[in-house]
Amino acid sequence: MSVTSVDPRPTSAWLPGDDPGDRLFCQLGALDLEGGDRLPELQIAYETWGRLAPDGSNAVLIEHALTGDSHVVGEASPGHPSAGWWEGIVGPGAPIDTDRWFVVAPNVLGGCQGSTGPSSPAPDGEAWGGRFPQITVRDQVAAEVALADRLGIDRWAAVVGGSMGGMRALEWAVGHPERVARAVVLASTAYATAEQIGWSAPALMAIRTDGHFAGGDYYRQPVGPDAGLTIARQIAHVTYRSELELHDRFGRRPQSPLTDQGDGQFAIESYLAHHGAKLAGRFDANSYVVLTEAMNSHDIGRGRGGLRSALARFGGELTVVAVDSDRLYPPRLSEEIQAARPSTRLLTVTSRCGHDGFLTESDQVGAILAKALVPGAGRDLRQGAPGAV
Ligand SMILES: CC(=O)SCCNC(=O)CCNC(=O)[C@H](O)C(C)(C)COP(=O)(O)OP(=O)(O)OC[C@H]1O[C@@H](n2cnc3c(N)ncnc32)[C@H](O)[C@@H]1OP(=O)(O)O
Ligand SMILES: N[C@@H](CCO)C(=O)O
Repeated sequence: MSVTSVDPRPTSAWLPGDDPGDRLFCQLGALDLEGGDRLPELQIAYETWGRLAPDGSNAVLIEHALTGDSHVVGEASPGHPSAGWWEGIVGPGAPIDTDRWFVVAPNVLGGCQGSTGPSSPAPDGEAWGGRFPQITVRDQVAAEVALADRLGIDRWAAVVGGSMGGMRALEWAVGHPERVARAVVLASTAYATAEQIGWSAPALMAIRTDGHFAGGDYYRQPVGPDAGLTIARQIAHVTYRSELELHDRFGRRPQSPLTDQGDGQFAIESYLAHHGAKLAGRFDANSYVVLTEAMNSHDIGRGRGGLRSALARFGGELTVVAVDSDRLYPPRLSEEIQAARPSTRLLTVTSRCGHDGFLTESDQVGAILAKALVPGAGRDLRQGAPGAV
């Protein structure tokens, strides 16, 4: 897929809450990166819902996962080929009630849905492509700090995110504790594990060895590394679901009858082919690489004296939410955060869907978020406590 960068609206056109539910673009100047490089011009795309209170006290930041975007909820449209990825979670009367909260959802730095990433123009006017610098989760949060500054939001009432979004939510809490009242981290981790990095290795290899990858400089070619991205997504998608779910749903069932030539396809193969092709049709392979490597860089304890000391920097309310069947970000990683910071609330979502449970179990997730956003509601949120979710 060739990805074209969207022309920003005039920066004078944006105002917090001015265009609810529609994508806005903010030019934020240069960004110095953790690795020593500099992005000369940072653009962040974002959407908002609700109204910012005059004292700025009701702002909630929602952080999307690897292939998500700013479109948390809402219809599909030319700017958003898919409906929102967290339908039912944000809106008037919804768990994150926009009659009360002002919600901001940026597209992550390095992404391909409006924020600066490899498909954006470099200073020479050509897409960054393979020249795009390596970025970290801390860089992604630094970009969002610049956005918050521009929006006039000194402190988030809550920062909420799942998976890669949970990494950013935790990084916000630890890296900018004075600017976060509470954080909700779903299906995530304080650091990328060996297995997470391990699963990403063949996925990245599949993209980089695709003959159309061209070192990342494929935007002028008629065909990009779609095959590599398709394989990468297929590998990843298995890790996003549980072994039992895949067994129950697909078992050994053929998608189509086997012929004498034995060229039939298992249903699970067809399912993965579908998800792989669908991602290749909507996502940029370079962004997939850059974001995966950013996730691999994630370690909130790096340079901060380790996990316990990093978490001690955050004085706000921290809720971590594990999905019981998540094999990619298993519950032990949420438990580790809670053990290192005992005032952390640890909750569990029950799902057969594995890691994707933070997306599919919207009733449970919504109930958790509705309560987690109430100031001081922590006591009621303890697992098993009266009124707990
Ligand atoms: C914050 C973020 O993470 S944003 C990104 C989230 N969105 C995505 O990741 C998009 C990709 N989609 C997904 O990962 C998942 O669909 C989720 C998590 C969004 C939802 O999960 P579920 O509702 O359980 O969907 P499921 O995994 O069953 O997939 C359904 C799709 O598989 C297709 N499918 C199911 N069985 C088969 C099969 N045997 N052969 C081919 N296709 C199949 C369905 O037709 C359906 O297609 P569609 O999505 O194009 O309509
Ligand atoms: N389905 C999620 C999985 C990663 O959390 C995504 O594509 O972003």
